[in-house]
Formats: sequence, C-alpha cells, structure tokens
Amino acid sequence: MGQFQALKMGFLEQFVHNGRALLGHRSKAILLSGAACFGAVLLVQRVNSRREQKKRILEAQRRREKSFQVAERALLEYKQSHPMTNALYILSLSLSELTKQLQESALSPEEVFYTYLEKTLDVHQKLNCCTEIILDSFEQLKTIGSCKRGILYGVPLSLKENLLLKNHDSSCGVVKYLNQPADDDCVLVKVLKEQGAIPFVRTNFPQALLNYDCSNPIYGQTLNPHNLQKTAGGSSGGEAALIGAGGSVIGIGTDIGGSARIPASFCAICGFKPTAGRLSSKGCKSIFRGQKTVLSTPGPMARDVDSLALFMKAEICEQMVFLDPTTPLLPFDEGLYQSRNSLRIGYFDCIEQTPTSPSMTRGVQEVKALLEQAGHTLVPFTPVRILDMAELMSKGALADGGATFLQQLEGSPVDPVLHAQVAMYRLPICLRKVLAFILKPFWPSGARLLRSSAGVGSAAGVWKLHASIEDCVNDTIAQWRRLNLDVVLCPIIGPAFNFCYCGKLMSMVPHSMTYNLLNFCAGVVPVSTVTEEDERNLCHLDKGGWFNRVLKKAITGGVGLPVAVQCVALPWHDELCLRFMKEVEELVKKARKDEELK
Ligand SMILES: CCCCCCCC/C=C\CCCCCCCC(=O)NCCS(=O)(=O)O
Repeated sequence: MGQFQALKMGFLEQFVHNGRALLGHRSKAILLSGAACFGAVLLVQRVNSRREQKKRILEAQRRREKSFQVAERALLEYKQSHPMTNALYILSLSLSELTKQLQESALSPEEVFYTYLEKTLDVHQKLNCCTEIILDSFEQLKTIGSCKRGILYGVPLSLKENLLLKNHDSSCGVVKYLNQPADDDCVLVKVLKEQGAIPFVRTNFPQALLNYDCSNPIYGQTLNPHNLQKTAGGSSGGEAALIGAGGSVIGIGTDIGGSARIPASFCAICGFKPTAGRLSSKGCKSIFRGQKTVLSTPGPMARDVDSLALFMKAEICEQMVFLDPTTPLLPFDEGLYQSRNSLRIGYFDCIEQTPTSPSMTRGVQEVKALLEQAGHTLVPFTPVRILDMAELMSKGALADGGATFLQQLEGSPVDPVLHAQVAMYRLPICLRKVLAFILKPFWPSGARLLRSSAGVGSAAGVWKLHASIEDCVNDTIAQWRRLNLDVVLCPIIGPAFNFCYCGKLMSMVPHSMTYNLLNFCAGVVPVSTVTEEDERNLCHLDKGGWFNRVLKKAITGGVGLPVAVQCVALPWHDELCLRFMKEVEELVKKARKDEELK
C-alpha cells in the first residue's frame, strides 16, 4: 500500500509537472503566435497604408498631368486660329501697363491669357513650379469678355496651392489632405474674380508649409530660375519661381515666417507681407489652424512694387469686408503710397548670433548709401531684444513642441527638406530641455533652438508667452518713436540655398519671422546680385560657429544670384511700407542705369 501510494504520488507529481510544462509551452506558443499575428497585422496594415499613400500620390500626380495636357491642347487649338504675335510684348508689360491695355481693349483677355499659359507651361517644364492648371479658368475666360469690370479685368493670376479653390484639393503636401476638395473659394480669390482677374495656375510649396525650401512628396522640388542647382525658396517658392521666370504677372503667397519674402529674395522678385488682418485669411489653409501667436497672412508677389500695390488696391474693397467682416474698413491710402517726402529710416545689416551672408550685409549697405544720396535720413538701429524674440517666435509656432506638425505628417512620406526639423520635433520634450542645458555653454545658438522648440507646456505658459511678445512689440515701437523713425531697412535671407539646407538653417528665420511675431508689415525688393567678392567673403563664415559653416555650404557657388533687402513699417502702415519699397526699387534702377552709362 505504502509502495503503491508512493508510486501513485510520483505518478501524480509527474503528471502535474508534465501538465504544467505542457501548459507553459502552450501558453508560450500561444503568446508567440499571438505576437506574430499582431506583427503580421501591423506589417500588412503598414504595407497597405504605404500602398494607399502611393496610390493617392499617383492619382494627384496624374490629375496634375491631365490638367497640363488639357491646357496644352486648348493652347494649341487657340494658336491654330490666333497666331500669337504679341507674346513678347505682352510678357514685357508690368501689371499696371497690362491692366491699362486690357481696359482700353488694346489687348484682349484671350491673347493675354494664352500668352501667359504658354509661358507658364514652358517655365514649369524647367522649374517644376506648378501643381495644376486651373481648368475652370477656360470657362471664366469665355464669360469675361462680355463684362468689362474690375481693377484687374482680364489679368491671369497664379495662386499658391494652400489657397482654397472650390472643387480643388489644397494638399499642403500632406497625403491625408488629398481627395478633400474645397466647398468654396477663399475670400481673396472671390474678390479677385469680382475684380476681373482669372486665376489660372496653382503653385508649389514645401511639405506642410513650415519650411523655406520648396519640395514635397506629391509634386517634387521647385528649382530656382537663376540657377537650377538652387532652391526657389519657400514656402511660396512655386510662385516666386513662376513669377521670376516670367510665367505670371501677379500671384498670391502666404507668410508666417517669411514665406512670401524669402522666395522673393531667392528669385529676384518683390514679395509683400501685409499687416496680418489687412487682407482676409479666410480660406488660406494652414497646417496648424488655431495657432494664433505668430500670425500668418496672405501677401502678393510680383516683378515690381507697383504690382503689389495694385493687388492690395484690388483686394481692399467693400466686398472683402463684406465676405470677411474680421478685416478692417480701411481703404487703400493711394496718397500715402504716392507720397515722395523724405523719410527717416532706421537700418541694420546683421542680427546678433544669427547667420547673415556677405551679400545680405552688402545689399543693405548699398541701399543705405543710395537712400542717403536721395536725401533720406538713415539712422543706425539695433533691434531690441532680438534673441528673446527669436525664442518667442519658435515657442509660439511650436507651442506644442511640434506635435501637431508631426500629426499632420502621419500617413505621408516625409520629404527630405523636412528631415532636420522632423528629427528635432521627434525628440521627447524633456530630452530637448536636457540637451539644451548641456549644450548651452558650448553651442548657445543650438541650445536656444532646441529649448525654444520644446513649446510652452501649459495654458499659463501661453499667457506668459503672449505677455512677453506684447512687451517686445511695445519696446520695439518705443524704440522707433525714440528715434523718430518712419521705416526700417534690414537684410532678408539670401542668396538662394542649395537643396535641403533651409531646414538646417531655421536659426536664420528671425531675419523675416520677427515681423510676423511683431505683426509689422514688411516687403522685399531685389537690389543686386552676388559678386565674386561676396563669394570670397564667405570665408568669414568659417569663424562664426556651426550654423555659419552650414550657411557657407548652403550658399557657396552663388555668384550672379539675386540679392534683396527688406523694408519694414509699423502695423497697419502697409501703404508706407510699399512706398518705401517703391523708393528703393526706383533708386536701384536709376543707379543701374547710371552705372551702364559710365
Ligand atoms: C532661437 C532661434 C530660434 C529661431 C527661430 C526658429 C523658429 C522656428 C519655428 C518654426 C518654424 C517656422 C519656419 C518658418 C519658415 C517660413 C515658412 C512660412 O512662412 N510658411 C508659411 C506658412 S502659412 O501658414 O501658409 O503662412
């Protein structure tokens, strides 16, 4: 019995042990196969989502190609019955001259439209600057002849892709925004159509718009008309390239950190960022709607300043205020724009701890001399609290540490122009703060960039940020008043960079974004080209730290590229800013003529 009992116990123990082992193996196996299934599901999901991404991108690219093909056919048909003898003449006209000829019926809307269409198709082939020919414009053209009205009667116009257009996508280079056609035109486009303009082409931008290069995974990289190895700039780079190469006489960009001004500087055209609120932003798509700390605004881009002013006159009308009553009842002050009394102008040619190229500095110095010769008073001006402002603009635009930006990119391949930014926004906030703390003694500017990209953390942080910005606005205005200034002359980022450097040089953005932060108006005028001496002077950048060395790499090989300056005025003094830009433009033109005559 004892033996039997022992045998039974041993057998039972063995049974339980085997059972446990079996169960252990089984649960392990179950767990493993569960994990494998989960992994496989994830993989399949990923493959499917990549396939879906590719499919949507291909569809968008095909839509673009189709619009070009239809436009080419229409152009061919038109040319067969209407030999376009006036093309060179039409393309040489400024916007004011063109509108005059159209109003007087010296030119017909059809010949102007097809001339610009032909040029645009040709320019796009070389620069990849357009995202679509707006086929509805052919219908608009058919009806426009009978009704001659509006300041811009018969003028073909280009639009950055993020301006909403009824029945068209505004993708901003983000796959999840594809196949979501807008219900209505944005207010600016509605007003322009009422003023007789014909929006005929949409233009390219960098993915998600928060960069000053010009490439995205749907439409690719836009090239600079002055050097195909350089970027057109951004984010309104398609506009700048198209206008700079003569494919459009007037276009609209948007600007939260320099997007209308930087590409204008890169492509030798004029770009204007009005005071935010002066023009309606209703229907201008932004990647982080609701961000109200640093204000975005649409702005005109053109070959000359008069065109920018004419555009402002056309937009600022009762209809704009009716469609968007958040805009002020403040008619365009033609008298102020035309005034030619002498100005008191503050100037600076660099910003502390912010990379600045030799041609940026030279541009300001040369224009300063011309303005002085013309009888204006130039006063040295050091921007107040510029380093604080650099941090505030970064904290404002990235109050969430870049989380929304990354969210918007989910489901999209990330364009190489964004790699540097995305890498930074992917770092956990606390790691950015720790790294910033460690880097501060060795690399203060890098540390500042990292720390300010960590956002504000809380609602109290937002209020503190807004209070600090208010202080900066008040201090800047107080300084203008102390010096009794009308306007300020300063550098704008340039010359055009090699591809994919803009994201690595966000530290240069204070040159333009300061005026978005302060909500002053600012515009850019081309004044010169990069000289051999500017190129030789790049060696000075070797000394100034990492960002300066990156800048040197970004702009090496730039001889002959456009150089521009920036003109700034106080909030709501848009006409004064444009008048100052006009003055600069005229003086530079005169100096060039005098130089040629020598
Ligand atoms: C301590 C140094 C800080 C430097 C400031 C860096 C700020 C970086 C923050 C955000 C990135 C902004 C990039 C701005 C580039 C210009 C892009 C632009 O204006 N896009 C237009 C967007 S809109 O919504 O269509 O107006």
